[in-house]
Amino acid sequence: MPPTDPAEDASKPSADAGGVPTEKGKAPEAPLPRGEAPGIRFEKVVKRFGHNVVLRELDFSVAPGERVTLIGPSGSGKTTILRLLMTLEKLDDGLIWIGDETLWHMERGGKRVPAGQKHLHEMRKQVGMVFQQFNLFPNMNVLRNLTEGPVRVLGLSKDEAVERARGLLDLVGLADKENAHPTQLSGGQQQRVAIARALAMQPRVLLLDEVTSALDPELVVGVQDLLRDIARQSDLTLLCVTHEMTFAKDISDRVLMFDQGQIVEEGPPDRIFGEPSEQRTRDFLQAVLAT
Ligand SMILES: Nc1ncnc2c1ncn2[C@@H]1O[C@H](COP(=O)(O)OP(=O)(O)OP(=O)(O)O)[C@@H](O)[C@H]1O
Repeated sequence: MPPTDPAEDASKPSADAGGVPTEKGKAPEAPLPRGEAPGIRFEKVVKRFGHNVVLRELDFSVAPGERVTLIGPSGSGKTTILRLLMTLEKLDDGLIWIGDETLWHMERGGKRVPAGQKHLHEMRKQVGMVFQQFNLFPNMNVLRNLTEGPVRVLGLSKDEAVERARGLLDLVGLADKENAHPTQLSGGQQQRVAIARALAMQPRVLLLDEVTSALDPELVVGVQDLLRDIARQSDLTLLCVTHEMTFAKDISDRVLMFDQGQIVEEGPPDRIFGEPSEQRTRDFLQAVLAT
């Protein structure tokens, strides 16, 4: 049985999330990533797995700093959208824009050609993702889980990475767990570490893939509250996939109802959940509420 911790209920980021004064009087780097966030645009994106066409010339966009949630039936391709943005899957056709650059393609001699590793790497640095199954490095302690990426990928010094990691562990209510290994933590604590790890890379786009689906019910609200507060306090562009409609309502500026590879309808959460105009949305919401 994983240990329980008061931090499970301490869902709010600490009051000094914006920066605690150091001994030298210098405010450390604010834990939440700051700076201009790019928008996202899918332009006629096609993704197939064999004969299974998962995305069919999909068009949609997320404005800079906007918080958008994708809802829709299981197997409709929501996770695939996030995985394409994370470069974990390759697209078959179309373009994916992050800001004013295409993710999977680059300009060469006035032509658009498939992206090389360097371009993918640079684009990928802007995007962070929190997964359903946490995906922490099991053989590293919590602090190292947070410092590994910033040191290896971003080139931070160890001291800088540790300072950033500690600020983020404080933010997610796990300041006292930096030496613990993931297996010594509850699911809720592991997901908090995963959130902090994603933020440690200072992404400008944050992807959330059913982040509370693997948690025991009593841990869900704490993690959702934490994410809602992070979303409100940061200026990240957020794309979230969830089956939790209350969370979707809470965290989003806009909700996209997605089915069979296409957007069925979209709008502010109050309208999509209160007065959906499409029958497929009504059926989906009814089915979700019945479970
Ligand atoms: N690596 C893969 N190889 C083959 N098929 C895949 C792969 N990944 C996803 N698929 C298929 O693509 C479709 C879309 O899957 P995806 O996980 O994106 O759906 P989803 O809407 O996120 O579903 P859920 O809500 O259940 O997570 C499904 O039919 C799935 O079986």
